[in-house]
Amino acid sequence: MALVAARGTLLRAGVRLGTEAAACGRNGTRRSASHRVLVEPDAAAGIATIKFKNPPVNSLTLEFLTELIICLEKLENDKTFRGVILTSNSPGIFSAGLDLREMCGKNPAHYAEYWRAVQELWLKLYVSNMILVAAINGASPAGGCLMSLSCDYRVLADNPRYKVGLNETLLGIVAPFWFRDTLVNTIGHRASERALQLGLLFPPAEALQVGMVDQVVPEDQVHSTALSVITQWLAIPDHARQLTKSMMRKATTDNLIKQREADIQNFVSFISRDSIQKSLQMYIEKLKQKKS
Ligand SMILES: CCCCCCCCC/C=C/C(=O)SCCNC(=O)CCNC(=O)[C@H](O)C(C)(C)COP(=O)(O)OP(=O)(O)OC[C@H]1O[C@@H](n2cnc3c(N)ncnc32)[C@H](O)[C@@H]1OP(=O)(O)O
Repeated sequence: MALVAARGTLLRAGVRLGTEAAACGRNGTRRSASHRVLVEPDAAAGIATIKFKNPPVNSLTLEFLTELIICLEKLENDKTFRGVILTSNSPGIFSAGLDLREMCGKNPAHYAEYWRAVQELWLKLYVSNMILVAAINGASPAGGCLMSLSCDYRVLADNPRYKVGLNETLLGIVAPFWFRDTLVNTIGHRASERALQLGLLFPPAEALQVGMVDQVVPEDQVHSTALSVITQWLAIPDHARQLTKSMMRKATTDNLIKQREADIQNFVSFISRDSIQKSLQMYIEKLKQKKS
């Protein structure tokens, strides 16, 4: 059902599914996905690397989200691949999170479609049967951080500019309960409470200390470290690891699944408020001014 909706979005966006499908093939060569998702499959190792390619900042536009969802679903259904590395094709920025323009000046139907896609990506990532490792090679605020928190392991490049965290309050918005739960499951309640209220963005050493990431390594070793982590995890029998992952995470996803429509309605009414629209516009303006 969700995949059908996602395909609908892609087709409306004029994306050719044939090209995208080829991108997720098991051929060992590098293929370019339809536009925004590059997949480098290593069928012999059973590992695929997904590279975000949605310039300038890999923000999660509806089209990018949709391509990611379809790509993950294809990999999930292709038993060749047991592990996936998520990384950015543009070192310096892993992902700027949700695309602010998708949440500004649009109509309720658009907000609802957008939020359903955000939910879908999280659900696909959080309870994936595959081993997911985030190779965080750039800044990763808010939704970008959520993607990495939804993986099984996080490796962050040691660069003080590469901050990670759920900074929603700094934008005058609120991280939804399932963002919160994902963070709590990773770093615990007290650290999450502080991080969420203050909208903290952690530089590498602090991110490691608080448990937002599992390892900090020199920038040129992020991918190789992610690969060696996946290789260790691949040594565990899949069925046992998958059932354990599901046991740890299912209650969290069930919580969203059972109130998915209400969560969409909450998002639409929250984001449509004049005060929230103003806050977001001011934030976008601030990003622009930073440049000049
Ligand atoms: C009850 C239920 C309640 C539900 C309540 C609702 C819950 C919503 C949850 C929200 C989750 C989110 O992810 S909200 C998104 C939070 N994201 C952020 O705060 C990141 C903001 N961005 C940054 O900090 C920086 O851009 C950063 C990523 C570090 C890169 O810095 P750089 O200096 O390299 O680049 P910049 O010059 O800043 O940016 C380049 C261009 O990209 C644009 N840009 C940057 N981030 C962007 C973004 N997220 N979306 C769109 N566009 C973005 C800039 O405006 C520039 O546009 P031009 O000037 O046109 O070139």
